[in-house]
Amino acid sequence: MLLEVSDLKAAYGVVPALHRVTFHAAAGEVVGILGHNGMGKTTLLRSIMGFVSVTGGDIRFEGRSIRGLPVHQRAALGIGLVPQGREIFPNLTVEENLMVGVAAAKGDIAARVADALRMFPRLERLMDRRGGALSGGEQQLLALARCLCRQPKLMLLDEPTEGIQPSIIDEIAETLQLLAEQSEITIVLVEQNLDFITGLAERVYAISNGILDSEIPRERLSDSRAVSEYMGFAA
Ligand SMILES: Nc1ncnc2c1ncn2[C@@H]1O[C@H](COP(=O)(O)OP(=O)(O)OP(=O)(O)O)[C@@H](O)[C@H]1O
Repeated sequence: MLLEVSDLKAAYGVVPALHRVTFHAAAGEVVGILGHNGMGKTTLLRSIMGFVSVTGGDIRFEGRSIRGLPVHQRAALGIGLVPQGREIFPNLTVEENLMVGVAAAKGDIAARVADALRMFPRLERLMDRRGGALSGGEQQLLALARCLCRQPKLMLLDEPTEGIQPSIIDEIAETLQLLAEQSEITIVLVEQNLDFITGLAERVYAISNGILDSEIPRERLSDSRAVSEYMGFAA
C-alpha cells in the first residue's frame, strides 16, 4: 500500500482537530475525501506532509512509518502538497514559480519543467506572466504543475476548485484525469465539491468533525441525502 493512515490524531495546542482518521490509498489510485468547512481536511493533508505534528496514530508511506520525519524528508520520499489558496509567488513569473518548485531537485531541472508542462498547454502560453496576474484557475494549474515538477509519487490536493470559475474547474478536472491515466501518481484530493470528487476519484471517504473512518460506497454517491449523512449533516 502506498499510503496508510491509521487512527491519526492531531491538535492545535490543546484543541483537537483530528480525532480519528483511518484511510488508505493504493499506488496509482485517486482517492477523494469529502468534507464541509472546518471538518479537518486541510489539517489532515498538512499532517501527512509533516506541517502539523500529530498526537496519535500513524502514517505509513510505502510500508514505512513517516510520522517522525520532517517535511523535506517526506518531500524527498515523493510526497507533494498543493496547498489551499495555492501559494503562488505573485511577483514571480509562471516560469520562475515553476523553477522555485524544483530548485532543490537533482538532475536536469529544465527537462523536469518541460516534462510537467506537457500536461498544461494553457500555462505554456503564460510563461512570462506574473503569478499575481493569473486568474484563480490558472494559479491552480500553476500550483499543480509546480508540484508535478518534483515528480512526486503522491500528490495531496487541498480543495483545488475553491473559488474557481466553473469553466476552468472542468479544465482542472480534465488535467487531473489525464495525469491519473498517464502516470503512476497517486492522488489524494480533499474537497467540498461532490461533482468534482465523484468525477475523478475511484474511492471517496467523508470527514466530519475530525473523524474519518467510512468510505462512501460508490452507488451511494449519487444520493445527495445519503452523502449528507456521511458528511455529518443528516437531512
Ligand atoms: N492554525 C490553527 N490553529 C488553531 N486551530 C486551527 C488551525 N487551523 C485549523 N484549525 C481548526 O481545526 C479545525 C479543522 O480545520 P481545517 O482547516 O483542517 O478544516 P477544513 O476542513 O480544511 O476546512 P476549510 O475548508 O475551511 O479549510 C477547525 O476547527 C479549525 O478552526
